[in-house]
Amino acid sequence: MSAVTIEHLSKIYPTSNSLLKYLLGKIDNTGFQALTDISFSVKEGEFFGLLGPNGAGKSTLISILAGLSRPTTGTASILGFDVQKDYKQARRSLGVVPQEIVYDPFFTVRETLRNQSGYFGLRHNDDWIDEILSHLGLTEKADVNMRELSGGMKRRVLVAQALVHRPPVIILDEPTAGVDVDLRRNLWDFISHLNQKGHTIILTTHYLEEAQDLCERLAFIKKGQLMEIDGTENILKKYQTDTIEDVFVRIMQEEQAHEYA
Ligand SMILES: Nc1ncnc2c1ncn2[C@@H]1O[C@H](COP(=O)(O)OP(=O)(O)OP(=O)(O)O)[C@@H](O)[C@H]1O
Repeated sequence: MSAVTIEHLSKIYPTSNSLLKYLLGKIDNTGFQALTDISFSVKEGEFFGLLGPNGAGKSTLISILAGLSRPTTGTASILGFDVQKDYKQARRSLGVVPQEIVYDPFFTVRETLRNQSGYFGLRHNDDWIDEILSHLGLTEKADVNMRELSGGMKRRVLVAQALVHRPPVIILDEPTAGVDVDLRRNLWDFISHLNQKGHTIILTTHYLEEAQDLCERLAFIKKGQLMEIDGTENILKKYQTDTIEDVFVRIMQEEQAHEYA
């Protein structure tokens, strides 16, 4: 079974019409097309990279997978669970590390992780919480209030939060943005360890070297369209280069999507 299946997914964000436009009868119904007919799947146990420039549609795709945004057309499923019809099972199968740092300033790190466990109906989860804290270098911060943490530390907590319910599929949306070298290493060691234990990892990052080193397969998205998808080694061969950065630059200059099917 595939870890993630995406079929003919499109997303059009409705244009926000001002009251003035409404009163003048000039309502814009066209909307903004953020994703266009995207189809691909990610195998169980894969380390998969989703690459694209700012505004390409990566976070939109992730928010659809997390059930936070509705696709305009098409379907998506996590381990066979439709992200809308089987929302609960799909969400339980998925851990998402969001790009934006959102947190509740009234809780400590441990309380934040306990709350997140409760959200999934898990109690007595402290052994696993301690293990995650240790892997992410957060043990000493366990009883510190969230608002007292640095930006990089808060990001570590976001990663921990995504893992509390031991999800088989983990999506990381730019987890290393603004994070020091130490944590980057820590984080990749931990994520690679989870991948070796069978977790499926989907990663978006603007650090293309990291994507090249870590991901077995890569998808490139540009302006909401899937431009290329293949094994990292195959892509390097196809483009006759040894860096994914080079491939990225060339794909982003292309007008048309490749025949990847
Ligand atoms: N809620 C929204 N309403 C309208 N347009 C949106 C909304 N969210 C995103 N967009 C637009 O959809 C497009 C895709 O955005 P998205 O955040 O998915 O890109 P991204 O690939 O994740 O970019 P980045 O690398 O900067 O995070 C952008 O043009 C963005 O402005």
